[in-house]
Amino acid sequence: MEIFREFTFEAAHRLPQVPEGHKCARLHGHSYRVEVYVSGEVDPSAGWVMDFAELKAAWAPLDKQLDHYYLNEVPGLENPTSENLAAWIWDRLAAALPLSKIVVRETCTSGCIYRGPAA
Ligand SMILES: Nc1nc2c(c(=O)[nH]1)N=C([C@H](O)[C@H](O)COP(=O)(O)OP(=O)(O)OP(=O)(O)O)CN2
Ligand SMILES: [Zn+2]
Repeated sequence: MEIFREFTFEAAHRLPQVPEGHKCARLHGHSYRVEVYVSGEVDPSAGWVMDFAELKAAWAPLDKQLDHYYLNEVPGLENPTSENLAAWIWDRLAAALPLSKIVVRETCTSGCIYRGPAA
């Protein structure tokens, strides 16, 4: 079974690799929404895959690095697209959680889904 928890943070960024004149080369910000999915068997005694609180605890150090920061200055996020941010999050949570999917939403209508590095 798969469970998830949603997190939000506010951050500024610009995209340094876009073509000249692209609006996203300019400094701007987003209210990012991130969904962290984990999968596993339901423990018959507890009745859950894992406590949602474990997802919250694993996310906390990342929030400290992302919330109200200029993402381009965060090590590893020099080109802070949704795709790169999703992979950055995966890389930092994978040791602590049995991840199955990371969803990053930059706006109400745009985002990306990352299911981890190809095997
Ligand atoms: N594949 C990607 N494309 C774009 C990304 C990205 O991370 N991955 N990022 C951006 C910008 O960050 C932009 O701020 C968000 O894009 P967009 O949805 O185009 O923004 P708007 O809400 O302004 O959309 P409009 O429909 O043009 O109003 C761009 N592309
Ligand atoms: Zn943007």
